[in-house]
Amino acid sequence: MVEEKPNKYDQQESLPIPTYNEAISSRPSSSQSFLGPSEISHDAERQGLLGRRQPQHDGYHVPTVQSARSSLDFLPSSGENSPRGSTEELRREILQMDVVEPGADGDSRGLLLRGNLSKRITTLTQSLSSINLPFRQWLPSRDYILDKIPFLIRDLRPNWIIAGRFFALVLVLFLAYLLFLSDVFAINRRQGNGSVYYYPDSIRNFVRDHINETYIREHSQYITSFPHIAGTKGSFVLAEYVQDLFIESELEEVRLEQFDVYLNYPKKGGRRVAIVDPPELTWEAKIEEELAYADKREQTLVFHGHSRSGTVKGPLIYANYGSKEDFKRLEDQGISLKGAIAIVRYYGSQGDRALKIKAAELVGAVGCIIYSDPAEDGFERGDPYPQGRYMSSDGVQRGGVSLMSWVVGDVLSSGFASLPGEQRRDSKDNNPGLNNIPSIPLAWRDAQKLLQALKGHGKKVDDYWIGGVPGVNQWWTGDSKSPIVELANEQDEVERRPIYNVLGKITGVEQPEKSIIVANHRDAWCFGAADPGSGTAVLLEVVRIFGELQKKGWRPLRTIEFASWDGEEYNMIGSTEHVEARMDGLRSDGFAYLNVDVAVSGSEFKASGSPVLQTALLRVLERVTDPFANKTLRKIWAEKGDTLKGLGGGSDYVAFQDMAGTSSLDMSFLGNPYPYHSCYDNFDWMDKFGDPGFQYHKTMAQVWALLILELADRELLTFDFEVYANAVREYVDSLEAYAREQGAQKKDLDLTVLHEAAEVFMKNAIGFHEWDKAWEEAIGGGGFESNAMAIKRISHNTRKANFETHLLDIDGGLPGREQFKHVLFAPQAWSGYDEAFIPGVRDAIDAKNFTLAQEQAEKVAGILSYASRKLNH
Ligand SMILES: CC(=O)N[C@@H](CC(=O)O)C(=O)N[C@@H](CCC(=O)O)C(=O)O
Repeated sequence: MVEEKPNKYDQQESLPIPTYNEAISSRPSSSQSFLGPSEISHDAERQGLLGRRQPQHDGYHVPTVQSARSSLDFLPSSGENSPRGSTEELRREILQMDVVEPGADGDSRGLLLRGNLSKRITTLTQSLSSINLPFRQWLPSRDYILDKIPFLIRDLRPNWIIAGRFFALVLVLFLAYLLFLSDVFAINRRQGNGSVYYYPDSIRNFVRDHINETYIREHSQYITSFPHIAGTKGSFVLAEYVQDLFIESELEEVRLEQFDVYLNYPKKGGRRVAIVDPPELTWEAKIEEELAYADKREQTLVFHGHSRSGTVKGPLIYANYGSKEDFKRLEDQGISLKGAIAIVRYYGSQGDRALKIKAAELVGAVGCIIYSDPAEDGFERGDPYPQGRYMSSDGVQRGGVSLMSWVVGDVLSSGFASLPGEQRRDSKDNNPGLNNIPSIPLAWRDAQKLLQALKGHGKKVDDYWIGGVPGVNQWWTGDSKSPIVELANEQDEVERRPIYNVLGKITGVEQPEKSIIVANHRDAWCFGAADPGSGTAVLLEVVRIFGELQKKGWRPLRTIEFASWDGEEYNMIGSTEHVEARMDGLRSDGFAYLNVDVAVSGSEFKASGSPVLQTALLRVLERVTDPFANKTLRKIWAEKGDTLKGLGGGSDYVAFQDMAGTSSLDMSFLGNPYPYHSCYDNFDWMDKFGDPGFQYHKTMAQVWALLILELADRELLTFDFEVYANAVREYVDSLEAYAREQGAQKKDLDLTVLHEAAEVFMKNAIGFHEWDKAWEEAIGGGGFESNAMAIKRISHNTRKANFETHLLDIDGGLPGREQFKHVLFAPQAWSGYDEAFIPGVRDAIDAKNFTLAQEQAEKVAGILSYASRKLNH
């Protein structure tokens, strides 16, 4: 028997889900009351990374580059130069949409009017029924009054006039009560707050048909015209640009949200990779990329975000992809890494660059170089930029090297928000989120010399260790007698650097407190056309479309929040601090989180997310056509046998899904490798190779916008628990197989409790959706929804969204990485981009601690069973 564990968010849903019969008897239920430092070098300044002195916001200064405001002026916000014509034309088209108002003709007009009247009645009565007087407990109960009436009449006998008046009052109240029950005074919920009712389908068609790729392309052009690393002038200028566009679209409560966080920046003369011994081999790496643009515009220096500062020296040793297994292989060959500088290639069996460095550190290396091998992303795959889409010989992949699967967000404020003025701060020393040895990324042009210098040292490598760097005719591991390499990585480390998220919203009319959060990050390692500019440009177009709708009086049922995060490239800081700052609110009211990071780097639609959102996604993919294949995305998805993948790490959904329990989805059009995190990921690359014509940008905007409508504007929230329960069965099956592979026998680890909990979940999921089916049959096709039914539907929706909050182990978290609270999903501890299902058990299996694995299995089973039962009780 597993222990089921209530949590403090239970109070959100005191209303039991009624049977269908209960629901359609429009009697108000008694349970309706639920409604009721830091030194900054001149070098860094010269690069424009840190802003100027005479600071505003601790270093920020009104930007001197083209201001966001003037940049708006050149945007065709009037739409005049757009192929779709003017904004006026768009407005006319909106006006022509099917507004459900008196004015329709023939029979349908009568129907509409009747529908409107009854719907009007619904809202009023719903509002009435939701009124919960604060002093109610002090009023006499109905039974008490009825009991007292005979005595009151006797006591008041001498004054028949008073008694008559009292009787009349009771009669009037009774009549009013009858009218409430009859739904006569309802009004359409969508017409509350002055909103205008449009047929949801006409809204969907409008949104899909009016995304404008010309606008997206123009945003992309501006966004990529200067580098914009987190905490720098560039990212701030872009924050203003986004903010102005949010305001122009008349989003509500548009604002910048500041956090003061730990960031590092390279010093111009502070980095060095050189062979310093033997003298005949001395050589110095160029390190920097060539200039990406002929106009010699400023571009970001080469470095690793959150890398350790310092200068180290040691013999060079090649360790393939830098996985733990690769270092083990070296050890097995008698090659010690103690005091060595490891050189490893990107990608492969260890996809997470931070963990390559950690693995090197753990075997005693003093520094780590990570280079881009042409076999992975360069000329061996196809023409390099500027002839083709792949990484060039001088192209470098920058990137964060904080340990995102261990600590997320600002590594000096794990578990709390780095709000300005927050006094608490964790230490940089022995910080579980940081590596302790310096590292640097290199282009293969530089790595070539290092790899050549290893010839004759250590052992010839196994075939699968051979990379694609030309001119290295023999690949050797190196050993303690290898040439000595110096790695210098002196940087500016700023403990409280301001970063800015941009926020804005459209308030929903039915459940204004419940939010669908829609976001992308804005900071980039350099110009960032794909990562993340493609997502930012698409977000701005999505905001424009919703702005157009809202200017015409449309309002969603639930609130839509838009956000542009800063600091994603440094351990997803902006989004994580935002979540940490409003954790309770999100756990209660965050319905869904829709993330797009790289919107487009190719043409294959990919999505990962909570299985609860799969049905909503597939419905949308059914409505959107691939721009070139003349097939719906759904058809292509099915033909390729594609599936919704699990959420690991690597983008801004992590804090939402794994800490706040807000069901999340991440989407992208992906393709072959590209100059990821290089200054060659720029507008020219996107325009020529990534997405000529910006058609996939447009398609992503369509998918994103329709998904927002699916979740914010369907009366029944599109959450599918049967799909989820099926997925959980699979997670448990594969965990069982994994446990056995790792040597845990049934006597060591018995996962029966998890199998049982998965079945409890399935049973409850099926029961739960009976209500959706009944509602669809009775009302979904245009039937009349009574007040009581509407209230119960709303409660049903809230119940759906609360499910994942109930899957959080709020007071615990994963042993050893407690920021992660979700019992079903987390990034894999040793493969940060990949997902771990039931991570508490998996981590313990990996540590060969089967006692802990058993405890975790029982805990997860308890939490899952409780959450499943809460669906229906
Ligand atoms: C998986 C991946 O490559 N993620 C991208 C962006 C995306 O396509 O989703 C990414 O670059 N993420 C950053 C996150 C940095 C961090 O956590 O420190 C990365 O460098 O991997």
